[in-house]
Amino acid sequence: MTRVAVNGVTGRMGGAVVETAADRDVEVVVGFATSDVERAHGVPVVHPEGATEALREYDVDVVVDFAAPEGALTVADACAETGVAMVVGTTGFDDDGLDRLDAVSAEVPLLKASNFSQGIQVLQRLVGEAVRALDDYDLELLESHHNGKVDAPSGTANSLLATIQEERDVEPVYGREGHAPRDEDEIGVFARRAGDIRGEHELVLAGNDEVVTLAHRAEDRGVFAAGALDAATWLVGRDPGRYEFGSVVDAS
Ligand SMILES: NC(=O)C1=CN([C@@H]2O[C@H](COP(=O)(O)OP(=O)(O)OC[C@H]3O[C@@H](n4cnc5c(N)ncnc54)[C@H](OP(=O)(O)O)[C@@H]3O)[C@@H](O)[C@H]2O)C=CC1
Ligand SMILES: O=C(O)C1=N[C@H](C(=O)O)C[C@H](O)C1
Repeated sequence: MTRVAVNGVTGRMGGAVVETAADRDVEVVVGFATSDVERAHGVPVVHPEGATEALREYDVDVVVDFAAPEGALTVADACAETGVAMVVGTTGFDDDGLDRLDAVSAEVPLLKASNFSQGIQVLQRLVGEAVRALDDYDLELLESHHNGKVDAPSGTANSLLATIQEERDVEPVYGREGHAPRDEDEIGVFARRAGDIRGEHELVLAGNDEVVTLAHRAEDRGVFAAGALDAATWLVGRDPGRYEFGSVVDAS
């Protein structure tokens, strides 16, 4: 049975991972969070500063991380020190943070994805294809999330934007305002935050008197938790390096 530690165990996704793990051949043996609580969802909670000792003490195979960038990096360093694999779901890293994750992946297997749903993997491919085929259509990217989300645009929107920019040289305009027509080489990027929306992403392609929309809506956090746990069991035992969630989906 794969022994998992959950970083961010007291959070929305932490709870979803523990719940989803209960139906699988994995055991969540410890969790990390900065809150001063002994247990969350029945799992013992350790402060991230104590992660190195805890990974050894609980004989952890893999960390599943849905926390905040600073906490993810602290635990990533602990993984590098102890040789434990890491699945990173946290979004909102700056360039320094991404470099630090790269350094960790020289020591242990590390798989980072901004979205662990299978549908988003397909959407990424469809977006690339549509932007390639409709190469002069206006592009607008929209995402909606719950009111507790702290990073904007979402990690997924940034990944979709990167896919689009591989096909076309578009300049993002975030939350457009003012008095000027759009430029043909810009892409509007919009983030909405309301209620408990689990995660919605949409690309609009408009031109030639027609509109194409490519959209995905997550309906339950269990979708992300399941994908991350799939990634975790897939990752254990692999060589150090960076891995992609697409490989996990392709293998299933
Ligand atoms: N890749 C994907 O598929 C998905 C990614 N996400 C991402 O996962 C992350 C978490 O989302 P969500 O669960 O909604 O957020 P929450 O705010 O609900 O939870 C965040 C968790 O991280 C903990 N945390 C905060 N700071 C630290 C720290 N320094 N060290 C360790 N833990 C810390 C918090 O606990 P405490 O305050 O007690 O420390 C809490 O348990 C976000 O970056 C989000 O974008 C979300 C869904 C899917
Ligand atoms: O914070 C969330 O909830 C989500 N975050 C991820 C992101 O930033 O893309 C993935 C998903 O959309 C939910």
